[in-house]
Amino acid sequence: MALGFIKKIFSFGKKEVEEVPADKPLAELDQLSTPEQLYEDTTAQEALNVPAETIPAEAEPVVEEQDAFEETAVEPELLQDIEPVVVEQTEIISPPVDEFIEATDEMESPMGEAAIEPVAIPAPEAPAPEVEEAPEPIIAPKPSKVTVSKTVEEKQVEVPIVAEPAVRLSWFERLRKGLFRSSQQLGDSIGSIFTRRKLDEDTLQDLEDVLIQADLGMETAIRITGALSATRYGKDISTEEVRTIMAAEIEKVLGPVAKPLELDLSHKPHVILVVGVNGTGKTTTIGKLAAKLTAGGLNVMLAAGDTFRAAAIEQLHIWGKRTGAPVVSSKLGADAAGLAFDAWKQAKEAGSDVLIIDTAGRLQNRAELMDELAKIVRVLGKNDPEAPHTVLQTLDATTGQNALNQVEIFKNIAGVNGLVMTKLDGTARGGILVAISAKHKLPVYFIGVGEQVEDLEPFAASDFAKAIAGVA
Ligand SMILES: Nc1nc2c(ncn2[C@@H]2O[C@H](COP(=O)(O)OP(=O)(O)OP(=O)(O)O)[C@@H](O)[C@H]2O)c(=O)[nH]1
Repeated sequence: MALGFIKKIFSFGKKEVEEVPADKPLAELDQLSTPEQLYEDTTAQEALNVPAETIPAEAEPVVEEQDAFEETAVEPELLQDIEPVVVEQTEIISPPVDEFIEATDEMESPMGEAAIEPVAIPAPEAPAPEVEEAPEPIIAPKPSKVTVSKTVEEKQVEVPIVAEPAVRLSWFERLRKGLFRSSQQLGDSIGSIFTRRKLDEDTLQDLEDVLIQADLGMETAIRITGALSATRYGKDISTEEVRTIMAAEIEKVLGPVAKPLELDLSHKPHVILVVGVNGTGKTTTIGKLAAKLTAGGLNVMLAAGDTFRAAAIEQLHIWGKRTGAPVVSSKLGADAAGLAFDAWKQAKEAGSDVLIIDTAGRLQNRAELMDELAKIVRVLGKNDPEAPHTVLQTLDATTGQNALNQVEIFKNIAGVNGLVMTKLDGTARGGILVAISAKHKLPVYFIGVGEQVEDLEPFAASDFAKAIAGVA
């Protein structure tokens, strides 16, 4: 209902956007999205067990003026001093993407890879970040709150977003397809337990083990075996019956966290800070989300707060062009908190409804990087005491159990108040979302089941529970 509401309210508030040839940005994005190219520097993810001390301390990009953003020191005069130097859009985009990737690969990153000084892109002297395309302010009256749940394919989009596949699957079909490996593995294991066996202590114990191995978590495993035991103990039971009860119990766990993202537009801009470990899908999710919001008629501004990687800045610019959202960015290595502060001012001046801020990926066990994230949150609060209003954490479903710990730490440091689980397509570990929901009880706003713009959907507990349990 809220989707239609957005559509109605904002259908006449759309801004004109520069037409972007569909093939070029897509080709560029595809290049950027190739893991071997783009995420070489983020393979540090796999090094979750690598002690921080093995990573050279000098790998940190140094911004001399950083201290100006400490808790009590953010005064307007000081901020003038630390405003990040602008990199014009053309200077970021004009070199071929390959060069960016090369530069990024060679550049010393906060994760400790081999490094060069971040001088590949010259910094012009302009004093403040600039917005590529200032949006026309929306003149229509707006509600103070909107609920974001519109699917991209439901509305008219003026900017070509993706080439339409030959056959369009429904959302549920895509979800089922995405979770096929998770549900198949679970189904096979359940099938092997319940072939010609009554429900007894042994089968219950075997089932509990299978559910835990499927990353569903101890709490949910006990819940499912308890429900089965309560009604079917000592009786023959089919795999289908087990799956049905499992789906029902999983839905009970997921129901309370499956909430739509609500934007409080009495804050202008409503600030969404996107955080998470490297490569979990922050930038991609921002692009997908921006597409939904702009399609709903909201004025969205993006901020390239991942100031460590040229490719990340470039990737956000491409999403900005595809979605018609202006992008605020600065030079490589600039202070991310300063960039966030300036982006808020730009969004305020432009009358943006929503400001979505990208951040550099960081491992949750890198204390100094987590401190930097806390600083971004603090600095945003200088502009608007309630900002950031939404702190979204992206979680990579393929990570498995480590995601539980990631949420714990990001929640404590950055005040995460909503989750997006990405890469549920093709993983056998989709069950982790159930364990996270049971433990952290944070709203899960969206799930990602692919790299395309339409592959982000509001999280629906029933659909997810059925898909993972393999129930039709
Ligand atoms: N299969 C699949 N791939 C995804 C999904 N979401 C993101 N990706 C891919 O995951 C990779 C990393 O995505 P990014 O959005 O760049 O991740 P990030 O968190 O911004 O990365 P860093 O800036 O390095 O921290 C890209 O290749 C994306 O296309 C998803 O839901 N499914």
